[in-house]
Amino acid sequence: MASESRISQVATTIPVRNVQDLAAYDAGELTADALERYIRPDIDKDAVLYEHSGELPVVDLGRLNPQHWEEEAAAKLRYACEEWGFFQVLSHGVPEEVMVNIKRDIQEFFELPLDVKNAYAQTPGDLQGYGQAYVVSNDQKLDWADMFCIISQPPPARDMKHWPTQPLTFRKSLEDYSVELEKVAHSIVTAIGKILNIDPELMSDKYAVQVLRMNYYPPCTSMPEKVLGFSPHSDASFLTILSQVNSVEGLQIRRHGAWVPVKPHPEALLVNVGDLLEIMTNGKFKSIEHRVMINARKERLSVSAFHNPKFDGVVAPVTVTPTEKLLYRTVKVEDYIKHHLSNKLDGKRALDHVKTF
Ligand SMILES: O=C(O)CCC(=O)C(=O)O
Ligand SMILES: [Fe+2]
Repeated sequence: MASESRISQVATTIPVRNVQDLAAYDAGELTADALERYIRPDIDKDAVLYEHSGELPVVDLGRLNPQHWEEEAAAKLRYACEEWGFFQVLSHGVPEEVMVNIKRDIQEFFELPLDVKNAYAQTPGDLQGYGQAYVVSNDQKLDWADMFCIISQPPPARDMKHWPTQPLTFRKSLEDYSVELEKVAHSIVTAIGKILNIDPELMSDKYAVQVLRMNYYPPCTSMPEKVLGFSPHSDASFLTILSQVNSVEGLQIRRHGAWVPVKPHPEALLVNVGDLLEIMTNGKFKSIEHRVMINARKERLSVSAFHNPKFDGVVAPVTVTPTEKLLYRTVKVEDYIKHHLSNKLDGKRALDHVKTF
């Protein structure tokens, strides 16, 4: 594929820079030269189906707890995971205050001077193998985005040593958000286990590690329609919970060969099936490709919470009928994540690699 060779070529030969800085520096006069490496010739290859945005399934988590289980809601969750791989979750139980605080602090963090943010950077691999802490641009270096990651595990393993201390309330808001999202992940994974009749023991270690990635997509004044905030990819995670930090949209998901823009309900969390959950469900639940478009005038901010098994764990496909054919090999989480990071963001290549056919 022409775009593939172009990506590896560009990625290895041009040094990375912080795009927030680039956008601010060149505001109003971003030349074609400055933008060259971000231009995506293939961006318009597939149609964008705005008319389908309203169909993104909505799952009411309040109707999927063991005390209050409604079959209708369970059927909706199953449909969302099988047919869309992406859905919105309402009644998720995260207090409004926790949402307000994390959004405010992420916004303030990205407003800090670049050298202050860089001081929180860690070398690749520090996040127990899960990726870099502060990435000036994402790993493929072609995306119009800056990212900052932290890793969080439930106590006593939680280690906040590398978490930023600016703004002053950031550690607290990150911890509160992390704890709340752990609970949401637990509820969703438990409901999925029940729906698929999978032994809860098998599910329980699949979301032991949480990686929070904060994404900042600066406005692109020149040729925004030719630049991507985030290349098409599926997440290597088990389950991802995504939240828009401000109201600027841009996320699009792959559906029937086209792109469907996501317009989240203001109170909803967005949830997507990750590659490892697709593997575990032997392909029944779909880890869907998605990408982010950027805006000419407004910055977009979002925060992704990747819920993953421990790095030294394995994920094996679970079959529910004796005749069901195994579609995936058992994967070592470490190998899978490393493989995903090395091929990064080029469609579903990592997942294709572990198929049995
Ligand atoms: O910003 C977004 O909406 C998407 C981010 C994303 O796909 C990711 O962090 O994996
Ligand atoms: Fe993603």
